[in-house]
Amino acid sequence: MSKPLRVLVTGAAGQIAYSLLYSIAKGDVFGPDRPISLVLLDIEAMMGVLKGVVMELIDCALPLLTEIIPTSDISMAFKDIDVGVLVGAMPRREGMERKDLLKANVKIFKQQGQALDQFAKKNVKVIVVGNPANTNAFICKKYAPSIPPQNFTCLTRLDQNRAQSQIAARVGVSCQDVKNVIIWGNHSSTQFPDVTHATLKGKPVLEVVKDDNWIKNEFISTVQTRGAAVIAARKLSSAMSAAKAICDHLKDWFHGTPDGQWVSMGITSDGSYGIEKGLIYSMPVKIGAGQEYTIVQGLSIDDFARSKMDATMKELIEERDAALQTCEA
Ligand SMILES: NC(=O)C1=CN([C@@H]2O[C@H](COP(=O)(O)OP(=O)(O)OC[C@H]3O[C@@H](n4cnc5c(N)ncnc54)[C@H](O)[C@@H]3O)[C@@H](O)[C@H]2O)C=CC1
Ligand SMILES: O=C([O-])CC(=O)C(=O)O
Repeated sequence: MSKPLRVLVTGAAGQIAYSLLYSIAKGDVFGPDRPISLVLLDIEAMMGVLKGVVMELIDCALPLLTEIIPTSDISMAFKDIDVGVLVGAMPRREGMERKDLLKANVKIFKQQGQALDQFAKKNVKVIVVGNPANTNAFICKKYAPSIPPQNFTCLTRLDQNRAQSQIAARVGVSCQDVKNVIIWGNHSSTQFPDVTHATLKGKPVLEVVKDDNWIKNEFISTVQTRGAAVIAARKLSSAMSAAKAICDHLKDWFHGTPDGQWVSMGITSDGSYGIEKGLIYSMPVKIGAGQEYTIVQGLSIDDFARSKMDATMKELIEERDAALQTCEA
């Protein structure tokens, strides 16, 4: 057996974590041969609830779970971690946009960026989930200058999964038959779910669906507003599907993407596709066995796509500037 992977989950007493921790601890994400040392961070007031989560993890009797460390101490939580799953943050309620959470949440990610810089391994891999996820990841990266920018990502896989499932349902096939959907930009209602390069059982999705109007209107807006629709129905934001998407994101990052396929992650823009450098922008990436991802290059971008990609970039620039102002105040 290899050395345990030290995995931190923040917001560990919350909803998403409750759906997530079992999959991580069971070996579904990092592999059946990788022992896990699980560090669980939440705020002091949630330590009682977290105690119950720890009891349940123990009661799951999971052979790979070698250690569980519940804590509200940020320096202890980030010490020597290999992976940081940064979920802990306030969720939005009905009627809010995710960027309305910026003021409440961004300082958490400034503090956690500083903790990553000070205490984590320098090759730590970070996925930011707490909203607004792209901008929180940007701030986290900014305050952890000793860690390579490419190690900071944010979750847009839930949007990809939603898009894939909408296409599959429209045509009546399994979601695994739909490949290479792209989510461009912000995890917000300006994101651009793009099926121009996607395939369904090897054929272009656009040729199979044969309904440009549906793709450009209903499909895009359903994916863009799915989070809000779940909140309206459940009175709580997505948790089960978010946890599944976090697992998909991390599994692919650690084990690679299959040949000819790509996935979307919020990553630091290198200027590809005219996206401002340094923003955390969701893009299609291929991941090799060495856990390094590369942006898929050379995809054709028509005028419709360009305007959508620019609109979501503009929102990210505004969020970034507001976040910097809050953090520097
Ligand atoms: N990027 C994405 O695709 C998605 C993002 N989200 C976001 O994930 C976040 C968490 O959602 P839920 O688990 O449903 O919320 P929740 O309210 O059930 O749990 C959040 C937990 O974080 C804890 N927390 C707050 N501040 C903290 C801090 N400074 N350090 C550590 N823990 C802290 C809270 O005490 C709570 O236990 C929200 O911001 C939500 O909007 C939710 C779904 C999808
Ligand atoms: O919509 C929300 O606030 C939660 C979320 O990010 C999602 O479900 O995609």
